[in-house]
Amino acid sequence: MTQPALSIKDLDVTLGGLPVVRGLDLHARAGEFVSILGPSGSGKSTTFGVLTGEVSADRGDVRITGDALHGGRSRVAYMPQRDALLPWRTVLNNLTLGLEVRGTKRAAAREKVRPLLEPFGLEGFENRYPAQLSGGMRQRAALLRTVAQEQPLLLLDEPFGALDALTRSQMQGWLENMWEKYRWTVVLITHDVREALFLSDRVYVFSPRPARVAAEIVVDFPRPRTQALFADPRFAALEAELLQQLTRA
Ligand SMILES: Nc1ncnc2c1ncn2[C@@H]1O[C@H](COP(=O)(O)OP(=O)(O)OP(=O)(O)O)[C@@H](O)[C@H]1O
Repeated sequence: MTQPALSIKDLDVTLGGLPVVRGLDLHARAGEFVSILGPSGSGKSTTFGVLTGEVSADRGDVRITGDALHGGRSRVAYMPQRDALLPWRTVLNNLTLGLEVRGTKRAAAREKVRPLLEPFGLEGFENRYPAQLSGGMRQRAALLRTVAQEQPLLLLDEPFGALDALTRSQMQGWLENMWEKYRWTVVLITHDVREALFLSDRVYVFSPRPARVAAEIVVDFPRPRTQALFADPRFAALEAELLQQLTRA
């Protein structure tokens, strides 16, 4: 049987004496799009911190494609909530950064990211600086840098949280298309119930701190998904159910 891309079992994390995660179990299968919804401060980013190695767990079994997380090179590619691009580096030099940090020479890293410029809508913008890009383009650049690392697991922490409503909705449609094309294994943190339902195969609802899974919802709308899905009564029903789970949590 194939190993899940991510498996977390019975995870506990304490920060500054505060129980932040308790008995958390979750998984993502290879090629699956999974979202985490939860109240603010519930421990979502802390859970990502364990996966990136920034946060130490008290206990728990965490595996990426079957291998325990310990030391060595990280096997997750992480897109943080904010400040993802370095303002003093050109777009191209930002895009190669993730690979460079992992030890790839800049020239080789450039060869890796170039084919992604067109699908990510960044062709012709390589020599600009982040401040010269629109908000949506900056987020696409941050995502390109993340996926270019070709790791078995992509962690996206509220990638569209700071965007205006129209750009956000365009980016959700674009990401759905890109996921269809590349089938990355994604775990997405979001506060947006509709975003989670539109993009995901499954949604986990976290309890308030300390985080554990309060509900798990399978989202089996056919793909490709378009904005028309928002008008589907089954979408509205699932949205209502998720909101109820969140309120109950
Ligand atoms: N280093 C720390 N020491 C003590 N407490 C911390 C530390 N880091 C985070 N916390 C607390 O842990 C809790 C969980 O934080 P976390 O950032 O994981 O929540 P979150 O669910 O990602 O929140 P948000 O949705 O607002 O981003 C918060 O209450 C936070 O104050």
